[in-house]
Order: sequence, then structure tokens, then C-alpha cells
Amino acid sequence: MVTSVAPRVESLASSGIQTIPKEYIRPQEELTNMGNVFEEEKKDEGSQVPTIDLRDIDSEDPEVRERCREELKKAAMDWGVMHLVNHGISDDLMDRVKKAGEAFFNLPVEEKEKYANDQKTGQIQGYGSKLANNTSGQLEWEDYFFHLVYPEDKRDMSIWPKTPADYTELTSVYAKQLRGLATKILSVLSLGLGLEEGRLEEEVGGLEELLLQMKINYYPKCPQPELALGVEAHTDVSALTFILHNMVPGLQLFYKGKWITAKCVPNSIVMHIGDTIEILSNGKYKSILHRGVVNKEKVRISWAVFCEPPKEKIILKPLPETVSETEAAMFPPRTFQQHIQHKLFKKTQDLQAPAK
Ligand SMILES: O=C(O)CCC(=O)C(=O)O
Ligand SMILES: [Fe+2]
Repeated sequence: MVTSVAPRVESLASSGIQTIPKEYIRPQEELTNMGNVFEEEKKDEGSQVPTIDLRDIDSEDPEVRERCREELKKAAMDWGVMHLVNHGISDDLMDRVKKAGEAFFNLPVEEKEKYANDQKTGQIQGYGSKLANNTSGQLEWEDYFFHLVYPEDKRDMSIWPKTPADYTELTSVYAKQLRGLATKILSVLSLGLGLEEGRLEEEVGGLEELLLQMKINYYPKCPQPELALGVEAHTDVSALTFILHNMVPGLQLFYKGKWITAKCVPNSIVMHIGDTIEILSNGKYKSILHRGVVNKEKVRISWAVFCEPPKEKIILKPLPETVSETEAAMFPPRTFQQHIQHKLFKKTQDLQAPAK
């Protein structure tokens, strides 16, 4: 028998409630610049988020190639997030990956429960919803499906959705293509720091050990979107994160002291620089604070793929080449676990003494 390990937001949303349970109501200080996300998306400021055209990333013309790479590097240094276009992954494949994920989420909740994860026993892969943690007791307005998608020999196929039938094949092909894109991006970021082309890739585990983990975020319609968050404000701990979405706005970025709603750019992949690259580059590349907001009218779905180094092996610290007499190390050496603890600690402190 399968028992639910957490309340499913989808079930809550479809029960017809007009007000959301208190666990989903975020503290006031988290609810700045919320507004209606469809109105927010129309604002001009969203167009400041860089769109990087990768068509010329390997151009034979050195000047054209350098221009393209320079733009990517600048966006990574200034924003740490961007819309990638002409990234080499076909529109058709992206559409089919999204259709397959949607088909899974369109299954009845009871069907999806067969894939439920069990956070208490450490089975983190599968269908899930956030469990309240002790510090805040806060919940997020989303359900998700989380699983390791690359390298292939590290996957646990027993947890992969069997419905729809093409889910496995499409998601595998997509993951493999993203892996190639990650190498390309990492090489440009390495060169941008004056390092050897393969250096960052090697630091984050190379072909054997860099893990690609997919999290499909499913944000049901919310009767009180101005009080809830789909995903609370955070930076990704990954090296890089690649995100697809169903063209419903909801991603907000904290840039220069203000929340900006990202526009939906057709056929693009949103890419975040994560904490890992921020730290290795001694803060030259940025890991931007972001969150997911929800709305009353449309279900939002996003497919985030986190490219992560093997957490138990890596010590996060700036590469020696990025530190000099004039540029001190901005981050002390930390294990991944210590880094996550430090983030939690900082967050608790910030909540106790909110920034003015
Ligand atoms: O839904 C989104 O666009 C962002 C999701 C996100 O930030 C995450 O899963 O880490
Ligand atoms: Fe994120």
C-alpha cells in the first residue's frame, strides 16, 4: 500500500479552497514586489535579463566567436542568469520533453503516489512536496518530481515515470544534450577567467562525476498567490542550472535590490550560474537570488536540471588563480554540507534581522 508522505499541493488546490492553509502563507518580509505575475511580466525591466545567442560560440571567425563568448561571460559576471537561444537543442526535443513531463503530472494523484519519495529515509528521488522544516514550518506551493538523469550508469530507472511511455527516452536524450552544452559553457567560463579551457569542468567532476539532477516543478493554481511562494528565495548550489518552462511567467530574480520578473522567451533555456561556480571563480561569476511565484489562472511547470559536482568529494573554495594580493578570497573553504549549513544559518539570521 502506498501512503502519502506529504500533503500534495495539487490536491489542496483542486479541493476548491478560497484561502490557503497558514503553512503556505509566507512572512511579510518575503512578500515584497509580489503583484500579479502576468502584469509584472509585461514590465520593461524583465527585458534587462540578458538573452545570449550561442549560434557563434564556435564560429571559425575568431572575432565573431570572441564576441559571442564575451557576451556570455559578461552576463555570467553581471546577472548570473540568462536566456540561452540557439543553444543547439532542438525545439522539437524540448517540446516533447515538456509534453512527457506534463503527461506524467496529468496522471491522477494516486498514480503519481506510486512514485512518492520518502524524505525521512533519504529516498529523495521521486514525486514529492516540501516537508516543513523545523526552523520555519513553511511550505511551498508546488509538487515536484526529482531524479538523477545523467550519467546514465548512476540512474535509478526503477523510479523513472513509466507513463507516458516515451518519458525515459526523451528525458535521456535531453539530459545527454544538456551535458554537452554544460561542457561548452564551462569551457567559455574557464577561458573567461584566464584558465585552461577544461579547468572548471574538471573541478566540478568531469564527465564521470558531474551529476545532472532534474526537478520538474509543478505549481498548481493558487487562490491567494500574493501570499504564497512556489519556490522560496534561494540561490542554486549547483555549478550550472538549465531550466525549461511551460511559458507561464513565475521566475523572479533579485537584481540590484529589486525583484524582476523574467519574461518567457520562446525556445530558450534559462541558465543560472550556481554557487559552485560563484565560489570557484571567487565571486567573479554570480549566483543570483531567485524565487518562483504562483498565480490564480494557470498551472506553471518548470524543468530545472542542476549540474552538480559530487557533493561528498568537493571542497568549495576559490581557485588559486582567481585570488591575488589585490583580490582576497571571498569564501573560506567549505565542504558542500558546510556550505549548505552556512546558507541556512545566514537565512535564519537575515529573518531575525531583516535588511532595512
Ligand atoms: O520554476 C522556476 O523557474 C525556478 C525553479 C527553481 O529555482 C529551482 O527549482 O531551483
Ligand atoms: Fe533555483
